[in-house]
Amino acid sequence: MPCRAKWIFLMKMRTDNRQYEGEADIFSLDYEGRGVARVNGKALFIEGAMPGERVRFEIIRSKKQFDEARVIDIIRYSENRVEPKCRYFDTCGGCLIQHIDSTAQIAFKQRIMEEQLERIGKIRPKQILPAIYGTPWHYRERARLSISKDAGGRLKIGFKAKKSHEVIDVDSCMVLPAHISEKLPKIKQMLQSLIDLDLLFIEFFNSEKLTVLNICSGKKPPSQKLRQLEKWFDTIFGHEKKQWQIWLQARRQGAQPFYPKDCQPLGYALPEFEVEMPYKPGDFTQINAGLNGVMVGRALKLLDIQKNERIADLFCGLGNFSIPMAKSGAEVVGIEGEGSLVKRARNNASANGCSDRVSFFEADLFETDEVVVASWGQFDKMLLDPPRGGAYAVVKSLHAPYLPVRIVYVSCNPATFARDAEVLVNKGYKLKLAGVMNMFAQTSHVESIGVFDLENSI
Ligand SMILES: C[S@@+](CC[C@H](N)C(=O)[O-])C[C@H]1O[C@@H](n2cnc3c(N)ncnc32)[C@H](O)[C@@H]1O
Ligand code: SF4
Repeated sequence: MPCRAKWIFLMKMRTDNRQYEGEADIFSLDYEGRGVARVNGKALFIEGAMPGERVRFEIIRSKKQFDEARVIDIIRYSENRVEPKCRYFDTCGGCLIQHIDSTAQIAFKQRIMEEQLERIGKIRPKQILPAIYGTPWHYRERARLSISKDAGGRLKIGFKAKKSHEVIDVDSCMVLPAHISEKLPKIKQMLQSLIDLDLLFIEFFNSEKLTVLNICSGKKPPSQKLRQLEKWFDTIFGHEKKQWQIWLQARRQGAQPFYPKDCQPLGYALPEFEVEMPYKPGDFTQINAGLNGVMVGRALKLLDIQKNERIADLFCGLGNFSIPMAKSGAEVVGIEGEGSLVKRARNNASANGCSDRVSFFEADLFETDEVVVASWGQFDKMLLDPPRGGAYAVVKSLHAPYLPVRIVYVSCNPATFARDAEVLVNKGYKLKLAGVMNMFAQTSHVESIGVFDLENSI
């Protein structure tokens, strides 16, 4: 069905119980991938609408500051609207913006970053960096798929529905690597025989030489089920079986390798720095391995590392940035809240022959204060790569004489990035460069990078 006809058909199906209808011009996209409009002075977030379009909408929720709505008809189409490629897009919450052309997605994400910086941080970067992006499909090297049962006891495996906990049962997924997507129906058949083990979720971890399927269940599989699972494995993976491995995980416990035992370890490479990073299922790794290499390269270039500079890598995980920094001649201190990642980072530094230049410590960086900052000593430069909550405690506690001359901030949430940027600017930093990295194509996630230079410390 052509794009326009399909929209009208879908919208007609959704028009029961309308509360209020109107028309609006969409001027922007919000962080949930909804079109943003203003009607009678009030902000309106419209599901399914995109910038440049005029749509007829119906209100689904009305709040004091804003209304939420969905499209019931598109009056003027954007030239950036495309037919969603995945047949589950209308219901699956894994992707929110497949209806927007991949190149336009990047431009919209850049606009979101700039808007948040301006609105929350009251800052404009001096210069916008060209966006980093990779292949828009089959890029997800790590994914967790939920499991539930339908009324007839048949397994459902997939991501959660949009704005709901319902599991959308899928037989393919266009953001997973193709060899994983095509095995989903057979994996589902195999798991159907384990249904009485109270299956919770499955995960995939993909690397160049190995793909791990981790199965998490509420009950421990009895030995007869384990034997059955081994047989299934040989049937499903056939001649590819050297590339696959099953891990098993009990509720609230770590995953353990199950079958076959003798496999290459999971790992990713950063060829520009001659670095190999082994990891295990459950470790934090960047989801888009291809773009990760480009991001690390860009971050290090922006840090402009000079030999023997002392550099902090905060929220360092398994050393994704710290180890390339050490290999580039810096003296690096990596700090991370997850003890298992700190251990992995130390092992990875030894494996890459740079443990004399990098040390790793475990600490809760959300508890950073001025005393903690002083205990770290002076750093020439700093890399921040926090989770969605940002690095507020760290930036708030930085003070002279412990202010690095340059901070490179990698962010997965433009709102906390903007909030923290304002704190840094108030401490005498200038946001010299900022740009987006489309790590999560088809989703509304905005990953950004910013360079802050100390101009006048106060
Ligand atoms: C976006 S990841 C970045 C990891 C690493 N830089 C990388 O590129 O793989 C954020 C990291 O922050 C860590 N983290 C989360 N909360 C933390 C906290 N309160 N204190 C320290 N580290 C924390 C997570 O364990 C995770 O490794
Ligand atoms: S996450 Fe996968 S199944 Fe869901 S909409 Fe995206 S491509 Fe389709």
